[in-house]
Amino acid sequence: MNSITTVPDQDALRRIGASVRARLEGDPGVYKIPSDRAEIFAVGDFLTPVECERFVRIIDVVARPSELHDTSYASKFRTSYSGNFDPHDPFVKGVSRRIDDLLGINSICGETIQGQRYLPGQEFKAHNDWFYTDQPYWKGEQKRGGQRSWTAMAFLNEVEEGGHTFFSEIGASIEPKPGVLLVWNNAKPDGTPNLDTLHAGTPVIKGMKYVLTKWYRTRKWR
Ligand SMILES: O=C(O)CCC(=O)C(=O)O
Ligand SMILES: [Fe+2]
Repeated sequence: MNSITTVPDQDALRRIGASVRARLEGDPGVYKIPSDRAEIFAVGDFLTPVECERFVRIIDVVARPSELHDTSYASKFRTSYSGNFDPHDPFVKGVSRRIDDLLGINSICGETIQGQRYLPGQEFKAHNDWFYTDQPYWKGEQKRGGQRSWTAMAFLNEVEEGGHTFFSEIGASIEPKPGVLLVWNNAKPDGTPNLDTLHAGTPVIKGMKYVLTKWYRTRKWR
């Protein structure tokens, strides 16, 4: 007898992967990080210095100790402070739409943008952004838009030391540069989860680090 393994949302992930890839590869302002194991792209000056500063101020207002699905702040896995931006704020809305437009993903699939602040010693340990579909939380996430396809993350300030975004399987350690937007496909071209997108926010050694993150789902996020 054949055993059939099904990967949730695989067809949608394959389709979104292909359309976003084509769009980014055709955009002269987008740089592809050399790797044949993951699709990671960078855009310099995606945000202006004034926009970065404005987001930093918003983060200082909304940031609370970061929680993850199955791990509390006290577990020390994600020790940054984070918070959601107001999706109705015209400034937030404008930048959010620019990210949607860069990727060519329908804005209904985008989660609310989240801001994050790391103080010295704070970090986000190695993780993947997709949902583990064998975990109890998946049932809920499946109804809230399904699997995560692409991640967009912008650096908002200069960090004196540390605080890189480190893709350990690719061997890429990306130094925070204000205004730079990183985007990556959490799936492989065939729509299965890409384990090689494992990444960490390495501990900040000196200074502070501010970022914003927008995750996209395969369907309408709610
Ligand atoms: O802060 C970083 O460099 C990584 C953040 C991250 O991985 C995330 O927000 O999913
Ligand atoms: Fe992440």
